[in-house]
Amino acid sequence: MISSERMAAVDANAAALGVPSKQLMESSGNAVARAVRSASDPGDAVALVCGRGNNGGDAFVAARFLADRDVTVHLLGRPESIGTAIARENWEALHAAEIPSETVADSADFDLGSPAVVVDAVLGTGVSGTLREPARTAVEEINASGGRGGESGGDGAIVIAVDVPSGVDADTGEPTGGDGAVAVDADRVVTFHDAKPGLERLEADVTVADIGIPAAAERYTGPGDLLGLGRSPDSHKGENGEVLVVGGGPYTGAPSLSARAALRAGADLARVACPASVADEIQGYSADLIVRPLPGESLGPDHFDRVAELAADQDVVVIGPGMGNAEASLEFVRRFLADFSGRAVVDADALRVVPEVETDAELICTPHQGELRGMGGETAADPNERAELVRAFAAEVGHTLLVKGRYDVIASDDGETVRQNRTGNPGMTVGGTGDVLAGTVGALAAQTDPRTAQTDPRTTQTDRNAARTDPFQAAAAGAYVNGLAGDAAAEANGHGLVATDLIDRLPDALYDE
Ligand SMILES: NC(=O)C1=CN([C@@H]2O[C@H](COP(=O)(O)OP(=O)(O)OC[C@H]3O[C@@H](n4cnc5c(N)ncnc54)[C@H](O)[C@@H]3O)[C@@H](O)[C@H]2O)[C@@H](O)CC1
Ligand SMILES: [K+]
Repeated sequence: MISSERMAAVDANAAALGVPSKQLMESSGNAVARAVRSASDPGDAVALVCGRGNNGGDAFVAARFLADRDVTVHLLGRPESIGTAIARENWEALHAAEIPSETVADSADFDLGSPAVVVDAVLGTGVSGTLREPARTAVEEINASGGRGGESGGDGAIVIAVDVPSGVDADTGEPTGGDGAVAVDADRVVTFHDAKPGLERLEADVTVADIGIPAAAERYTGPGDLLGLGRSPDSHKGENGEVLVVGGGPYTGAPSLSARAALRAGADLARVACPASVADEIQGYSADLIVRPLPGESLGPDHFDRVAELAADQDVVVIGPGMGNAEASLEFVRRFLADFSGRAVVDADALRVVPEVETDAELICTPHQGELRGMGGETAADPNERAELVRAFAAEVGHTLLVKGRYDVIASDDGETVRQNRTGNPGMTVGGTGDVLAGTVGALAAQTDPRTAQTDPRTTQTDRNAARTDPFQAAAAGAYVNGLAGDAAAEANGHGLVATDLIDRLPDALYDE
């Protein structure tokens, strides 16, 4: 089962793996033609009703595979306004092949005739809102032509929908125009790659066609995992997230790297709460950070009130970098997490405390293999076996996990979703790259999800967490871009790369795909 959003991501990942959308469209069109053939006889009239997006494009391809049927392609709108290059190329190929086609400039002129099969390729997953003309009339004509919803009471044409009946939301099965709005009532649906939750709720007979998307496009992170992380062009300071790094004491580099990575990964503000003994040093590394000194030389339970107060207005807290493993510092982390209900990235020595603590917080834990074992998790040499162990352990602890390794493994807090990341290189075993990753994930998890940004004022912490990027997506995207930045750094510096090299390359990795 796959959502439309994930489908778009997998499509982009497939393209990055050398299987571009045009190739997938060829397979989709072929699958639609197979369904048409099984529903008709040679010589039968087949009407393909096509919109100007890729859903229509699938049907342009299908027409080429139906040489022994009496095919007519109806394009809704002008050919010049076909929206994508691959659909346009397939429209042109149709002409070159002399396949009969007509363009429907005015919906009033739309005449389907009385074909044996109608292919509904008006709209696929790209639909939003109430159907506009000429799509609306076309959908009504399709419904009137036959099928269960047809005026002829089922004796008319067989209606085969491409990917999803036009006007239906593939995620919910509801009309995109709202309750009772017009949408195609299909007899059959040929959907691609995987089942869609909304299609299960329809009466139509749904088949899933394998269109050759490699399994790796789902198993591994890719550029598709960055979709939906875009910053809104009209956002103002604070909207792209404020991150508080809590750490330092025995070490000064780690919290500084995390905080600077958070800024490069798009956070508007990065603060560091650290022992006063190292505050000047951490500030000295960078003018971009806001440093909040806490009395003493290492984190301890006395700092709880102050840190809880600082954390209250943050989008994400990154806790652990460079704090060391003194018992008092671990006790501080226990108290902090037990009380916290926001969102936190937990790294380094703070990780071992996680399995002991009952918390309402949403945690993203970023252990390496050794730290995972320290938390009570298991690991394995085989990447797929490791992925399975991490998935099960994430469900057990109830938090998102990002386990670092040659292949990173990311698992959702319910253990339902697991993904691997294979960007990165052996040069990244140098100290500090994990701190960069924690800061990067913190920044991505601090962003407001553009899809929920318009919701009502969010008053509770739970509402605020829900309005942000999904923690699993933030972790998967963070692992992917951290590895890309590391690969760019290795290109420049070979195995001599250092963690600060990654930080400067994060913006390119994130935004210049
Ligand atoms: N892996 C994939 O994602 C693949 C997708 N393919 C096909 O591509 C489809 C998605 O293509 P697109 O993203 O181009 O989108 P669609 O072809 O579904 O729709 C986009 C078009 O619909 C118009 N539109 C949107 N809402 C409308 C409304 N309410 N009334 C009237 N017009 C409206 C848009 O202006 C745009 O022209 C899938 O459903 C599938 O059929 C296949 O080609 C193969 C691979
Ligand atoms: K359709």
